[in-house]
Amino acid sequence: MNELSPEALPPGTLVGSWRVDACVGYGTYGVVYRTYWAGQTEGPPVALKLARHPGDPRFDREAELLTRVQHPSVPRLLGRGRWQGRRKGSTHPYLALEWVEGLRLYEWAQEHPFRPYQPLRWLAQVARGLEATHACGGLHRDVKGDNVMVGPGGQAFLMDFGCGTWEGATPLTEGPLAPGTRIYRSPQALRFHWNHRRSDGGHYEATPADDVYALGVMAYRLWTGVYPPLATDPSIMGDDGRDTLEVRVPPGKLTPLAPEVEALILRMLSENPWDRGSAAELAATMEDLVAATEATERIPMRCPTRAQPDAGASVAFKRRAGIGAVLLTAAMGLTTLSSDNWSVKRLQAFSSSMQDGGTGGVADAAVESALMSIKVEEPHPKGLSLDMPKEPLPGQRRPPCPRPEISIRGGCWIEVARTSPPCGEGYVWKDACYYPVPAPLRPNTSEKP
Ligand SMILES: Nc1ncnc2c1ncn2[C@@H]1O[C@H](COP(=O)(O)OP(=O)(O)OP(=O)(O)O)[C@@H](O)[C@H]1O
Repeated sequence: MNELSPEALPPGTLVGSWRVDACVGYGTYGVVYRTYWAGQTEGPPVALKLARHPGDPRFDREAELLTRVQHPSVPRLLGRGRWQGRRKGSTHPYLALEWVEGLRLYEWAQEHPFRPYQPLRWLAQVARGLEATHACGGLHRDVKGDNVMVGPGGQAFLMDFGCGTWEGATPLTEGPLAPGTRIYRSPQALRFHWNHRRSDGGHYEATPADDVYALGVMAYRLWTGVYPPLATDPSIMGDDGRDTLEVRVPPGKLTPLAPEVEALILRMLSENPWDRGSAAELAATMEDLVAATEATERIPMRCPTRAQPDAGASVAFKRRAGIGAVLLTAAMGLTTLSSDNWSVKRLQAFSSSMQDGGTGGVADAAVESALMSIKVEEPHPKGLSLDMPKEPLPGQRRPPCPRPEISIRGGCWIEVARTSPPCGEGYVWKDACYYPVPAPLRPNTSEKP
């Protein structure tokens, strides 16, 4: 019997035909090792993704999907099998995948100087990978910056089909939404979740338009440095009757952008799924823009004098002053920048909201945010509910409250999904339970040199 843990295989361990070299990353359900074909001293590495839990059906699902999707922007499935785990009879499925040397998308953009059209090229490559996925009836369902890797040659890969599915596949998870990452969820998915938050039935059927929406979130984040606000139903209101929907700022207001690029981002983020366009259409538009931009790049370039940001300019704006400016000028044929000198390394990550949230359901994320504690002064007997206070609690976030929070009596609250009174630690309002949302910490307003 094998006594090794799937999370800690030592170098030299043989898994099927692959010999472990090193662990390179952990996902929610799997551990990824760099491995080599056993018996070979040379040759490219292979990414071996081993399930943390015995018999995890997600791995079969991912393998099935990858055998259907064959595209240069999607790592190839080279093999699959089962590794004998610790307990007798328990086997852990694994996938052997084409090795992708590189960095995750946002990290790559921060670390490397790149040509002005490069982000469009990456997005086009990801869109082509999505096109191939959708063409075989598949869905990725977790398109996000953390699942795109960019190789040294500038080739982008759409990774991690672990949340994916295809037409007719049996759902593996219960609950209104399949696994995914909250900030990338489409308006229709979030609306479905909201409408089914109190019922146990109903499962949202994702479509290619959900993947396209997520691609739009990724594009918005890539150019502006921030995520667009969570897409949710504007009809959800607090007690003040105010629509607390955080308004999405057009990306061109956050960073200089060519009108064509801004239109493209907004198209992918359209409220109506039909207005977003297919992955194939979007890829074609992006490729056309790349071609046009490459043509303008042949104009001789020189370095600009970088203007100092206004003392009063917002931190967010300062942070964004790189990539978009480069792209705008290039795409509009006004380029005077030497893009070789540019790196968005200067654009420092400034809040946790800039990171991709972990893969999880909307409810998970909501509860997670609510669990950040606010000191509740009043004692409360177990099993009873607390009455909604007349005023916000000390340290509670004040409106406007980003969705899915709502404003009640001057504070921001988050509903505990599928719970009705008694609320225990929560507060009751209109026959539902709420947690107060803590005020965000003030961002550090000084930039690193
Ligand atoms: N084909 C690959 N080539 C090289 N490295 C890879 C490959 N696939 C995954 N990795 C590395 O392993 C890490 C974990 O990947 P994995 O797909 O299991 O999970 P994840 O995307 O981080 O998390 P989750 O599945 O929970 O969303 C990645 O972040 C990446 O660094």
